[in-house]
Amino acid sequence: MDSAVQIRIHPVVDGGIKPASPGFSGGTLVCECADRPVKVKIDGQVAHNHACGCTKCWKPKGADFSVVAVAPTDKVSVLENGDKLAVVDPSALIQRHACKQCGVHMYGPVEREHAFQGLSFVHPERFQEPGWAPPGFAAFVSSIIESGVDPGRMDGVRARLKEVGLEPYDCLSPGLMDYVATWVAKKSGALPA
Ligand SMILES: N[C@@H](CCC(=O)N[C@@H](CSCO)C(=O)NCC(=O)O)C(=O)O
Ligand SMILES: [Zn+2]
Ligand SMILES: [Zn+2]
Repeated sequence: MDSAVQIRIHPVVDGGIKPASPGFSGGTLVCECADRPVKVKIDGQVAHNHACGCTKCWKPKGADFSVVAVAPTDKVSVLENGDKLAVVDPSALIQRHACKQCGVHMYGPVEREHAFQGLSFVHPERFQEPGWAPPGFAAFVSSIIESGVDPGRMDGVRARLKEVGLEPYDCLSPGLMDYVATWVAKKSGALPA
């Protein structure tokens, strides 16, 4: 491969990761529709933003990864055209509400009992306002193969992720995986509540 041809991750990564603005206090997510776009308000900064290689998260055209973060569900409110939203997979942990017209996932609350209950997954690139927290790691990197990426490209993808400062994991980050495991252990009694 021509060394000048960069491996594409996601537009907000490939174009250079912009730092968060200290004063960012939230904003409005907008779908891709020109007519009656869905608008969702997020109060406050997003957390745990990451590139996700899983097959479930929404990716912009041509991207092998999504960029997805969380916000408390009580800080999420649908402002306009919520009638265009439908849950992609009602059986999934993340109840991804997507626009039926353009397909953009606007918010995905975790409602059932789980370490992430009360959080909603959102795609910050859809904010109309700059300043949201950039991705800090790459999750489910091996899962891009499930979407059809040639396994032979994986060394290059992981090298590119490290090059842009996104440590590649094949699940969530160690901190988040420990958080989930701690929640499970406390629920099972393996750890004191
Ligand atoms: N290999 C599978 C992995 C899917 C998966 O487990 N995705 C994670 C991360 S999504 C945001 O980081 C997850 O939490 N899934 C729960 C859900 O999607 O409801 C695949 O690629 O499909
Ligand atoms: Zn739309
Ligand atoms: Zn995902």
